[in-house]
Amino acid sequence: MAQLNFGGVTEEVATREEFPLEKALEILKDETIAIIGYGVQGPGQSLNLKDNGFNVIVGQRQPSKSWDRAVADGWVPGVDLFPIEEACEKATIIQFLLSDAGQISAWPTIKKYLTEGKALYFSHGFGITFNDQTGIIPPDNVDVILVAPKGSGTSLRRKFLAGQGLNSSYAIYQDYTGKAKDRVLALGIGVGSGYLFETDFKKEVYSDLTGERGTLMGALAGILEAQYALLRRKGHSPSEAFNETVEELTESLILLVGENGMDWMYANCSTTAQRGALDWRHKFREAVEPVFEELYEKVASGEEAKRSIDTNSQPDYREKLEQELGEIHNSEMWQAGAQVRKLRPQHEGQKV
Ligand SMILES: NC(=O)C1=CN([C@@H]2O[C@H](COP(=O)(O)OP(=O)(O)OC[C@H]3O[C@@H](n4cnc5c(N)ncnc54)[C@H](O)[C@@H]3O)[C@@H](O)[C@H]2O)C=CC1
Ligand SMILES: CC(=O)[C@](C)(O)C(=O)O
Ligand SMILES: [Mg+2]
Ligand SMILES: [Mg+2]
Repeated sequence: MAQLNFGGVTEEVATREEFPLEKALEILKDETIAIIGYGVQGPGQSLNLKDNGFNVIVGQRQPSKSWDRAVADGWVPGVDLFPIEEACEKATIIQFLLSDAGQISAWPTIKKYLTEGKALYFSHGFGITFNDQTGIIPPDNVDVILVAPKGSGTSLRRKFLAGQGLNSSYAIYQDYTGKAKDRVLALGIGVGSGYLFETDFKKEVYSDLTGERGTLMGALAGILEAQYALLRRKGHSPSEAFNETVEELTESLILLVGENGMDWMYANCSTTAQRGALDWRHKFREAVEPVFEELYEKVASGEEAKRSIDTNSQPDYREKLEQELGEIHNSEMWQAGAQVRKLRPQHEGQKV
């Protein structure tokens, strides 16, 4: 573990330098890792583990679209792709990567295969933290661990293929074997993490639900929609409203933030922009602070978990979500976006 300074606060983290892949492979050389669920994280984590040389199998419902996708990705039925129960039986480490709602109905099945010394791995603190709602209470004689990549499984895989990685948090809820820390860090490195920082199951789920409902997804969509609608109401064209709200952000400014921080992005904009943004950021922060407070409270009370479980446990949850995403997709703003994306200069070569 490395002691590193994060803005004046020292944290103990695992980096790829002092926890190299070879060490991870040695720790897990006698383990069979079963990835249960092949949705978004399942493909990313399982393919990265396989390419990194671990013993990994996939467990998935059959027949299903996800099963077909696993086959298309190179998993071979009867060799390294099995129905869920068979994969759980073969596994010494069960990576529970069904949707958080799906984990509830599959739990009685999974539980049967959690024999002494196995490890149960999550990528979210949801099931354990809200176990009054999920009923997920593991037996005492297994390790219960978590690696939560901070990004989509799609990006986890893409970054891996590009020789990069996403950072992940890790947590240990139960250390039965005395080897939980080695196991969790080795898995974290194996799935393609950048550096790994420690958390616990509750902190992971509170921060994760806040982040995705907040800045990363909910607030992001809301603030973009508000500015686009304002510009349209004031008579600006869709091109102008979309470029000034989204395209400039995703094609230019947010990339500069990612590269070298907020001040770097500001420094690469006009002094006119800097003056205005430095003033207005306070007003925006103050406006959203109460909303963030409300959000965190609803996460901590379990209300957000309840809403997610109630809706995502319905048989038609997928169709309903698709319908709501379709409304966004078909809105003027995002249709304008589709047109704008087609006109990006790098698309010119693809037209012929
Ligand atoms: N989507 C992402 O990139 C991230 C997800 N996570 C966490 O990783 C875990 C997996 O999430 P996703 O990959 O998004 O899951 P997902 O929503 O894509 O679902 C995974 C699989 O579960 C299957 N499934 C759903 N209900 C089922 C049931 N009752 N029985 C059997 N199979 C069922 C689905 O068909 C799908 O193949 C969750 O705990 C999630 O919070 C963490 C970080 C990012
Ligand atoms: C991608 C991720 O980490 C999220 C947004 O928290 C999620 O998909 O649940
Ligand atoms: Mg997350
Ligand atoms: Mg999440």
